Amino acid sequence: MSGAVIQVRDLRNRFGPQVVHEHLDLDVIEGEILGLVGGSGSGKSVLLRSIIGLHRPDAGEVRLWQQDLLTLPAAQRSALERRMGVLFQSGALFSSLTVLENIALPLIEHAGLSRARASELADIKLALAGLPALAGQRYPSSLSGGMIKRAALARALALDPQILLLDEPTAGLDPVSAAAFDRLLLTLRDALGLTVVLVTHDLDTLYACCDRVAVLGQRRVQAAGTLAEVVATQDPWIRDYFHGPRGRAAQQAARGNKE
Ligand SMILES: Nc1ncnc2c1ncn2[C@@H]1O[C@H](COP(=O)(O)OP(=O)(O)OP(=O)(O)O)[C@@H](O)[C@H]1O
Repeated sequence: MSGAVIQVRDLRNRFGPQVVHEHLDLDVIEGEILGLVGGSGSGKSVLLRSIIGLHRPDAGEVRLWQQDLLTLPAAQRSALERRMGVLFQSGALFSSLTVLENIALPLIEHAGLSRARASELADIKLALAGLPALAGQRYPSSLSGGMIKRAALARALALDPQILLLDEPTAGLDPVSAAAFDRLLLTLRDALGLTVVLVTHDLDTLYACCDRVAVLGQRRVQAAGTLAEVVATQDPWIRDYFHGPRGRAAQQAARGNKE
């Protein structure tokens, strides 16, 4: 697919006897927000980990900007990996560091900045993620769920990534905070020209944010395309997912927002 910044080809992942992915292909196009959906255990997180190089697949290719991540020498590989920012499911902030220190850490460790310069930049990332400056002085345990997600987003943006990978960013948020996070993501994508891969179970997020959707099932990507294309698929799981009561409600809410 032209304009693809991530190309996954013939991916195979297994844990012991359990085959999670087989012959899985996926393209992510520059500048898009791609929603990755699928039942629990269908392998969405393992796919994200394979893309960012945290999990070595058993077979297949992961190409980032046309380069095969798995065959690159270590230095080039880590340079590529640094062009991706990741927000893990749990937020994964260090509890013994303040929010600002959490954001500054990759700038000190990977970009070699001084502590003072890293703190200045971390302040900017904090603001980008929609957090007040005072939140930077707090420890993660004292933040609300929505603030933790934003702090983790600020850290994911620390090294100015071109690709952002988010694992269930709105899980556990109340609907108002989740909708605000969706809007923030759209704003950031437009302002920073990001490409975003978003694992989600949140149908509202899919309708609000995603340009395209890829559905994982039976070890591969079963359907990928615009929401309209995927929703029209005849596959029984996809039909149940998008045409069930929650799917219909999200569709109606999205229509209401656009009117
Ligand atoms: N490190 C691991 N060791 C063994 N099995 C694993 C490991 N990581 C993932 N799995 C298994 O791989 C399968 C896919 O897991 P994954 O977390 O990718 O699913 P998921 O689609 O993200 O699920 P959910 O929507 O519930 O988060 C699961 O059956 C899981 O138990």
